[in-house]
Amino acid sequence: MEGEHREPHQKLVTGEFGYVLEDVPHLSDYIPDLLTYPNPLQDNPAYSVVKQYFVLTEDTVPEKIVVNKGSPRGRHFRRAGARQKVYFQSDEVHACIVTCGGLCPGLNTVIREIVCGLYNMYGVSKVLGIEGGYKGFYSRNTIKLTPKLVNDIHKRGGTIIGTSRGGHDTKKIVDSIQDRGINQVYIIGGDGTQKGAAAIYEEIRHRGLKVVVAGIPKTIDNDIPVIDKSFGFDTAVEEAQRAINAAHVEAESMENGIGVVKLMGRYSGFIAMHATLANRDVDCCLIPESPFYLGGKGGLFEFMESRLKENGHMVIVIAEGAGQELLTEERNEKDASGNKLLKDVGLWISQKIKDYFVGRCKMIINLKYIDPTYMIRAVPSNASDNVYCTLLAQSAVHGAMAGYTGFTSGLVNGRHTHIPFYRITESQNKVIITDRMWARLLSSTNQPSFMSCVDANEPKNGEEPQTESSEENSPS
Ligand SMILES: Nc1ncnc2c1ncn2[C@@H]1O[C@H](COP(=O)(O)OP(=O)(O)OP(=O)(O)O)[C@@H](O)[C@H]1O
Ligand SMILES: O=P(O)(O)OC[C@H]1O[C@](O)(CO)[C@@H](O)[C@@H]1O
Ligand SMILES: [Mg+2]
Repeated sequence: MEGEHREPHQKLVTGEFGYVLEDVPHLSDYIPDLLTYPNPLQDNPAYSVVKQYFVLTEDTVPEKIVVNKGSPRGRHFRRAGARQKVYFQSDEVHACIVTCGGLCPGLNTVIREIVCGLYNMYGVSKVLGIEGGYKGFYSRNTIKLTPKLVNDIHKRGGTIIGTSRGGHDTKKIVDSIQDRGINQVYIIGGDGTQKGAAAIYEEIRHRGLKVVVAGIPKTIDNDIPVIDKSFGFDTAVEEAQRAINAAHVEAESMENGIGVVKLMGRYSGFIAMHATLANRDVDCCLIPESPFYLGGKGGLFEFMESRLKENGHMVIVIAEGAGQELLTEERNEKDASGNKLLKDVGLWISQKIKDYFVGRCKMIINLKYIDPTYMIRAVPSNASDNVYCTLLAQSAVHGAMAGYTGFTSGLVNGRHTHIPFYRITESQNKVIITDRMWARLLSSTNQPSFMSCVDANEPKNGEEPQTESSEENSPS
């Protein structure tokens, strides 16, 4: 990742009773005397009949909606939506779209709806697809995107313009944007991508260019903070049901059948948690946020023994990032973006279960391990994700046409908003294991919470816990 580091430009507006607006930048913040134009939507027969179609400039959305009598009004984000005035004429716009990071259901829908939104709502006819992620700006071709070309792409998984990890070079990317005469950049991707988008925005601002940078958050892991949930997440949870159901069918058909399903979730176990809660055939769900141990009192094996005795079969769902600290095998490799490559916890836990029950307890077990991770990621988005993607894309287009820049479009408390990049990139959304949702999961599976003090002394391979406790090392 090349390029000079720049501090983000923060725009905080305060009001009465503790009101704070975390505003997003606008082209007029650094380019004086920009011309404005009436929004072409006011003559669009579909929209002109809506009583109050345009969003008021003052409209904002609270970050927290559960308040009590004495609460201050708190943080707010700018409401997304079409504005009365726009900062681009239709024939002046030259937009581009890039997708970066891993795949996620709905990428094609977002691409489709940016293209169709620009063409059909704003009369724009120059939209380029940058091939193969960030590095495509300076090393690959572009594709001219038209409503005809993107017409049915939402029915397909993946991204028609390709994606990649690594290769972010801020200066080269902005040079390419400048050379091509691009003035609206739509960037779809996860936390890494949004950090890259923030760097591109800062460089564009530094050069004083009339170019907006709009992000659309993408993460199948649902690990982006602030927003209600990420697109594709519902689809992933739904698709995971097929794997869990298969694991359950296999498990209940055999003597001491055990189905193990690995789902995605590097640092956040949302897919595993929601897929488990939705399914109800899962006996144990293991996620990165909740450390677990195998042997000893309160451990996984003890629980498995009792479940097998009770039901004759069981299903375990494990998120890919769970229990990484227990695996002895060293893997210090990183992907092209610098993300740590994880060890295969699904294979590891399957082997440990076999070693314990067959090797040590001399029990007959029938374990089936299912790894549907990439199958879940590669499917097209479901109906509700398609609608969500459409609104996210349209919000980004309205924001860009209105001259806002350096923002990510996101759903906050059910309302579409523009969020400054730094809020999206400064932290990660994680399952809070002391929160109600995880409690609901624990009560639905009746699995151990693994909060006992024994786990504090768990040795690396997780099998032979010591008896004395040590609060200092407690993982909880
Ligand atoms: N700190 C950063 N600054 C600039 N660019 C970055 C930064 N981190 C990542 N990138 C770039 O963003 C792109 C995507 O990053 P990454 O592979 O981490 O995926 P992601 O957007 O986080 O999505 P996923 O949820 O799939 O991990 C890559 O091209 C990478 O080079
Ligand atoms: O193998 P890849 O494509 O690098 O992606 C794997 C990672 O991407 C994610 O799906 C996030 O996009 C993680 O859940 C997973 O660890
Ligand atoms: Mg990431």
